[in-house]
Amino acid sequence: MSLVYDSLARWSVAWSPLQVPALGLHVRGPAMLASQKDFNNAVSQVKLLKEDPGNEVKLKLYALYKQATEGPCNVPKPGMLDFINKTKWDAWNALGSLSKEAARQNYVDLVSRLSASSESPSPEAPAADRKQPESDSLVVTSEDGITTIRLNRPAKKNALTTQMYHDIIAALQAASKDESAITVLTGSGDYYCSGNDLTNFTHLPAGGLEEMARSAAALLRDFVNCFIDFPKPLVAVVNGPAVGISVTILGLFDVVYATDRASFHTPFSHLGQSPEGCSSYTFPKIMGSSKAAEMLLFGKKLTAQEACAQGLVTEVFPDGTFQKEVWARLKAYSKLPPNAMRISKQIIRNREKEKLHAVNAEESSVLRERWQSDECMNAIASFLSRKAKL
Ligand SMILES: CCCC/C=C/CC(=O)SCCNC(=O)CCNC(=O)[C@H](O)C(C)(C)COP(=O)(O)OP(=O)(O)OC[C@H]1O[C@@H](n2cnc3c(N)ncnc32)[C@H](O)[C@@H]1OP(=O)(O)O
Repeated sequence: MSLVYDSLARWSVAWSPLQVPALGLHVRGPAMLASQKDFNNAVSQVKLLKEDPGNEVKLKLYALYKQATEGPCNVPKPGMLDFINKTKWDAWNALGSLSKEAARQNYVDLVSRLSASSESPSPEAPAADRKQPESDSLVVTSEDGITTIRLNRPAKKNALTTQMYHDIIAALQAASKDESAITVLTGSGDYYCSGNDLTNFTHLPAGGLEEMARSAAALLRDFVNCFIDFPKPLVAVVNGPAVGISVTILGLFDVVYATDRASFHTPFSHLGQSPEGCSSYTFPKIMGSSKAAEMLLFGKKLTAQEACAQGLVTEVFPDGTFQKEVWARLKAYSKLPPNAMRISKQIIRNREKEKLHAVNAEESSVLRERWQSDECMNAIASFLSRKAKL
């Protein structure tokens, strides 16, 4: 095995994806997908990375580059003993029929995440030194091998402000590098989370509605990408009702524990919006297409027991003993060997990642349009004028 890894390291210097000549590409696809210019910039940016991203990531960059420039792999498979070329071929071939546009987008996303993490000042932020969120609406703690990210806006049912999305992204990035074994997302007070703060839509920038929708879609994509890529066991401790995006991203968690007081509600049609958090892909996979449609098209609210029966929730606990039982269990799990848990998660999740990134890009692109629609504007205006509640 080490022969393959050593050879790959040398291969990446000797024949990096960057040295494959760029082909003139025809740019098409929805506005949200990366343009040829974005792709070329990302290709140049890779050369400026301060840290070696490692063989696994280099292989992924190679595969995405080939898919983006040449399309699906249709060259003959190298022989068994040609380790290096066979490994490269396998990586490219694993992308299947992913479109050139989606591969280009995934390449751009990956490079942007690599650039961001190579710029982060401290690779291992212990809990005490962790950069704290910008506002009190998010509280991040690390104890007993568990990093807990707590939504802390109980008076507003933990609705997510724009600042909170940014703070959660930063908290997940820090948690992915800290010493904890498990990361938990939970809420303060009687709600888990009432979804996107609808007043986010009232802060119109100078560019108006169009600019607001563009930047919200970019933020949504970055936010969901962090959940797709999170490398350690990620657990949702659902302490009360959950709405909107706090429900849809549950499909990206490894385990979901819920109090029997919780409910799960995705009222997208009521709001003139459409699904996000990769739920258009994960929900049908988890619960079957017709149950998913009832939730995502008709906004059917599930009880905790129903969500558990449909596979969205792992286990439901009586509210009176919820916190005690769940935390005792998580403390025991956090003592398991962390590397084994990471590697097992990788095996379970990795083959889905490219697909999830493509779904996330598409959902964000569709929502960008929805947020500018009359249906959506009217629904939000109605909530803000207190005419409508879920
Ligand atoms: C950039 C990424 C964008 C990602 C997009 C995601 C899409 C979604 O998440 S869609 C889901 C959006 N959420 C909602 O539609 C929920 C709206 N809230 C309600 O319907 C109700 O507040 C409730 C059913 C959640 C709770 O009702 P309840 O009677 O128990 O409490 P309230 O008095 O209504 O709420 C207390 C307080 O909190 C404010 N609030 C609650 N949720 C939100 C919210 N999502 N956005 C803004 N504000 C919210 C509510 O207005 C009250 O505030 P005041 O005390 O100041 O009146």
